[in-house]
Amino acid sequence: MAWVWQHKDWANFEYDSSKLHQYESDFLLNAGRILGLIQVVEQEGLNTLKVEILSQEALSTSSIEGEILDRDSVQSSIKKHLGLQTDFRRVEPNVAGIAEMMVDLFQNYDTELTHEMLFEWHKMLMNGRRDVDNIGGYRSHSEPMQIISGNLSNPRVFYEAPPSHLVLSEMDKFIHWYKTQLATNISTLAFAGITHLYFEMIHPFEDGNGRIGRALIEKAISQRLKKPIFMSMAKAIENRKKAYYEAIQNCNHQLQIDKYLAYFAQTVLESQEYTIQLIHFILLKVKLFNQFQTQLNDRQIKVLLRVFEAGIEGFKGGLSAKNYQSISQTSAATVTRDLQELVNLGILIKTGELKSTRYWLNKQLDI
Ligand SMILES: Nc1ncnc2c1ncn2[C@@H]1O[C@H](COP(=O)(O)OP(=O)(O)OP(=O)(O)O)[C@@H](O)[C@H]1O
Repeated sequence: MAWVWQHKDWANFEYDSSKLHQYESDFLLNAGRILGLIQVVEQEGLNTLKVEILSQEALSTSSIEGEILDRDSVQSSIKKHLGLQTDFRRVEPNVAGIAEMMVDLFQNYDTELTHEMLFEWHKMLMNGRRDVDNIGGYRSHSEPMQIISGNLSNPRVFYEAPPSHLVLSEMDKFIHWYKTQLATNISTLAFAGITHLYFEMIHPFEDGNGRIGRALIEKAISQRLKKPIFMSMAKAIENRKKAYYEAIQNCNHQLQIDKYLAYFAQTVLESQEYTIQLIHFILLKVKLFNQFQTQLNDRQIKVLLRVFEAGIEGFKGGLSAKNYQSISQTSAATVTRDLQELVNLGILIKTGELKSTRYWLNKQLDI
């Protein structure tokens, strides 16, 4: 069966725009909610939000293909590129690269899409890589560019992208399509969704196509809304990875993409939900310290800051008395008293008993 790029109507993707109407209005509503929430976050909270979202995106977009990065190093590198105070730790080249790309995506979202811009991202992403021939350029190898299943004993070719000698002309057409569509009234979800799919179908680089293609989703949405968006698309994709691969795979041979766009729209909405939760989480931190600062001792403040640092999902398995003791370096009796006070104030919620007792941040705290 022919690949989609061999189709005579390539790359006129077909879809029923009426199926996107409801998604599009929910999307715009959420985008408005997010902007509204951001207005009430003070400068420090806004910096925290940027660091959180961009770090999470760097971690998730890398982990989608199994590259697990160290969260603290990613955060430190993101802070450095945002010009914020850092702990000056040394970070691995791949971490520095993805952090630089995420910050560039966010800060320079409105830069025109060009080959050179994509090459710059590729250079950032491939920072320190010795196994890639063409860094900062499209692939030129003569072997076919294939997406193969991870099963080494029984490999299966899911997709074969256009041969390398066609990549430049395909990318010319892709960039032209992007610029033309940006100026039309195509729905934002269709525009961003097709941008990602179209790019993945060309697969122009030797490596990094997934990560650059996901960054393009956020660029497309930001350019369309004329604002850098706070969203966690890679995080949402990572949560349902199988659905992501299936949705793309469904388009390997055909130009009809209704199914893919429905998947894409749902995932954008999920990513917005996550962003809204994250903003509430950051607002909770600011309000909690404003309200309780004078009632908390230094140990409690230290532990709570550590809990907030662990992010919205918190400590894996909840905070234990042992965690509290190792962070605050105090006696067991003091730990018990401190924790009980935090529960009494409504800041922490206690679950379990004896050795399985755990403490969780009360996200519903009414302040
Ligand atoms: N069947 C498919 N056809 C076309 N593209 C696909 C298909 N399945 C997955 N993809 C895309 O290809 C990406 C992998 O390509 P590549 O390995 O070049 O990118 P990467 O950025 O190095 O990987 P990554 O997502 O591997 O970190 C996936 O993340 C996904 O976006």
